[in-house]
Amino acid sequence: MTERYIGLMSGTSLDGVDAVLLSMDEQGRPRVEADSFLAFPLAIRQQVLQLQPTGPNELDRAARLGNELARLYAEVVAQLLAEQQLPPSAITAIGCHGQTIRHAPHAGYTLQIGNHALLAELTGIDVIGDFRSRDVAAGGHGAPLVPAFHQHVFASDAENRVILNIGGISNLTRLANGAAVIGFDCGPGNMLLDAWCQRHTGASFDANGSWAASGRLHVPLLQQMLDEPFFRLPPPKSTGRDLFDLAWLQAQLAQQPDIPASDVQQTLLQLTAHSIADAITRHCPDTRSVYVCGGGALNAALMQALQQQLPQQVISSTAALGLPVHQVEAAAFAWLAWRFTHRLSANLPEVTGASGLRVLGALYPR
Ligand SMILES: Nc1ncnc2c1ncn2[C@@H]1O[C@H](COP(=O)(O)OP(=O)(O)OP(=O)(O)O)[C@@H](O)[C@H]1O
Ligand SMILES: CC(=O)N[C@H]1[C@@H]2OC[C@@H](O2)[C@@H](O)[C@@H]1O[C@H](C)C(=O)O
Repeated sequence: MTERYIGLMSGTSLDGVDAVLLSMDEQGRPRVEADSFLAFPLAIRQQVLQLQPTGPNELDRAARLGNELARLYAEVVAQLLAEQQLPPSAITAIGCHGQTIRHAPHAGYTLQIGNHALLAELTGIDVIGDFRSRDVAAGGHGAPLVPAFHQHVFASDAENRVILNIGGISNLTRLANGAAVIGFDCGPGNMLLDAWCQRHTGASFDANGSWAASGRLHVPLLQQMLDEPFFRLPPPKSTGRDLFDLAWLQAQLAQQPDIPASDVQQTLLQLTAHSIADAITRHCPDTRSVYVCGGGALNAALMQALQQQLPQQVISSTAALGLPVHQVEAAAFAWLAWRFTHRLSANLPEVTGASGLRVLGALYPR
């Protein structure tokens, strides 16, 4: 019997929550039926950012914010169901990523907040969340998790592929015939670009990279930023706001003379492009086809910079493979919910570094 799942992804960009309605047939073939999006109110974005560093009363703030997030998640689910004229009973389960506020696999934890019990209460649908903790408990990074989904939907006998997600953080998956999947976080995607743009223009992101395009590359700053040790670490590796935040950028800028704000933006754009290109050149040198997803795929200047750094590669988007760029991660969490429901493992130990295959997630029954 075909089952329907809803995937909810609110990622490191803090732009909002993406939702996808995914059907899974008996052969385990996924099909996206619809998607929806709800932007985060500014207050929510600020509260998430304020929880990133340790601070007073953080347990209370995190719990209250978890409730607010659950209400937003319930709203986008209601929106999606109304658009599709489906009752909650048509959905087997929601796969909810939650909002990452800490990612510390080396300390043995990663924390995604969002009150799943409240989400089950508000929607009347089974909720599966906390997908990362079990992989971390098994010695893995708990991230990235989407490479397993990428393998399921994008692997091809005809060509080797890199699937590149450019969200707040960028991460890649290499799918090659007869070889183990490679997957890891490359570094900052849109995160620093968004933060700098917000600070200097008030806009939450630099549409099409046009502000960056008005600036000039500052080579010493770029070289200094590329010296960040994370870029040289071998996989498995993952990162987040815990490392690449505004404080990191300010520490970098403090070592340079005053640089015009638009030049910094251009240099940050080049940092994203160079760090991704380095990762592909180093770890996937023979893979020519690169398919991009995530919001960064919509940044024309960034895509141009990436192509310049990767002249041998053919860069297109996952839309060419049937999944529009904004659907991929939310679809992955719907798929993860399907894996959990059927008690199928969902991590790739070769990617996360876990000691073995694990069923990922925790269930909050409706
Ligand atoms: N037209 C555009 N021009 C430039 N950037 C864009 C455009 N549209 C979206 N973006 C960027 O994409 C971001 C959202 O991307 P996405 O939804 O993939 O992030 P996410 O899901 O939060 O990330 P992650 O993969 O880290 O979990 C925005 O914050 C913005 O930086
Ligand atoms: C800890 C965490 O939330 N990591 C996210 C983040 O956003 C992109 C990148 O960093 C990736 O590692 C991961 O998300 C995707 C969905 C993943 O697990 O594959």
